[in-house]
Amino acid sequence: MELIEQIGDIQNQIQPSVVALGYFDGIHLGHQELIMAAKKIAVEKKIKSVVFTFQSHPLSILSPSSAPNLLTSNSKKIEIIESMGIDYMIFPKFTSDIMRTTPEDFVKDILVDKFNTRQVIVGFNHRFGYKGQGTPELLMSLGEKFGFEVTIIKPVQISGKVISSTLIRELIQSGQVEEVIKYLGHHYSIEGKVVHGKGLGKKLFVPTANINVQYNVLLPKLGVYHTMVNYDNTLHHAVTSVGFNPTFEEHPLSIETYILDFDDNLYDKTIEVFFIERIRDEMKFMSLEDLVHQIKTDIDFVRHKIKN
Ligand SMILES: Cc1cc2nc3c(=O)[nH]c(=O)nc-3n(C[C@H](O)[C@H](O)[C@H](O)COP(=O)(O)O)c2cc1C
Ligand SMILES: Nc1ncnc2c1ncn2[C@@H]1O[C@H](COP(=O)(O)OP(=O)(O)OP(=O)(O)O)[C@@H](O)[C@H]1O
Repeated sequence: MELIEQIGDIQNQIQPSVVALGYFDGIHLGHQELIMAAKKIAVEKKIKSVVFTFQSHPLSILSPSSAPNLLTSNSKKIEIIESMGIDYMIFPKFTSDIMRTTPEDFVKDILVDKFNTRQVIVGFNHRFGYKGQGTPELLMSLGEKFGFEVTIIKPVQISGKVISSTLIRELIQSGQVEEVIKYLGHHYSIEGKVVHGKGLGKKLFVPTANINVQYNVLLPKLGVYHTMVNYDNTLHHAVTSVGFNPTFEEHPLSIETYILDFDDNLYDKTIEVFFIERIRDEMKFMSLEDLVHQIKTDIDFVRHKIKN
């Protein structure tokens, strides 16, 4: 896959192509259907497949205070789109210049002139161009004008709900992580480097891997979760606490994982934590013994689940 981060870098027009448009946070099952439709058309018509998305959420420029924390980091997005067999990923920053581009200019100057587009795929509710004035219907009429086909993907629904990045974010933020798999196709995960915590865990006989995540990563509701940790391409059952550890004063927000039956040194290693099920709220304990006792109960809960 060729990754193009600046549209200005495209000197020679891409060969005839089919382009999928969207922000694609999470690359949920609706996004996957849309991207696979582009891939299928590319193979049938022997043209190039292109996914056009942005490095930053449009709201981070339009209305920074309402920009959502994200389900997928940029590196993860690239990895997933590449694994889907796409030829080109166009991945510019969302800038104020792009923001001011009218739908017609976007279509003419970028889709037609740069990508030599023969077909464009969007979802039923896709908006593009200045103030979101571009709709699937407008795209159809621009397609007639400039000579490309348009495919509009119908809403992909599960259990009567239209899948969207917003729906998935709400489930994660309210702790309903076990619901997420049916919309995302896999458990929600966050990835990060293992850093030093306050070192209290070892003293408590529960060593934990604390991870650092990027500032705009969406975190699940504070609490304790049954998780799976991917380390070195191996999955391990684990329990993870996301919270401020209220038993200790002024403890910063931390994401701490105790991996069952594991004692390698993880400092500076990258791990991915998949959230399977929420076990409980975080609690303030009167004594360290009570905290350790509760953590052991959490671990037993997971052991019991694995057995059954
Ligand atoms: C499964 C699990 C559950 C936890 N639950 C709580 C909790 O309910 N309340 C709390 O104050 N800390 C909780 N903690 C956090 C511990 O207090 C924390 O691991 C310990 O303070 C070590 O912190 P450190 O890594 O900063 O040294 C939990 C940790 C784990 C691994
Ligand atoms: N459930 C779905 N079915 C079909 N197409 C979809 C679905 N969800 C999104 N799309 C399409 O995928 C592309 C990317 O959409 P976008 O990134 O806005 O996703 P979204 O899940 O609708 O996000 P948000 O919840 O932030 O609106 C768009 O063309 C959009 O119309």
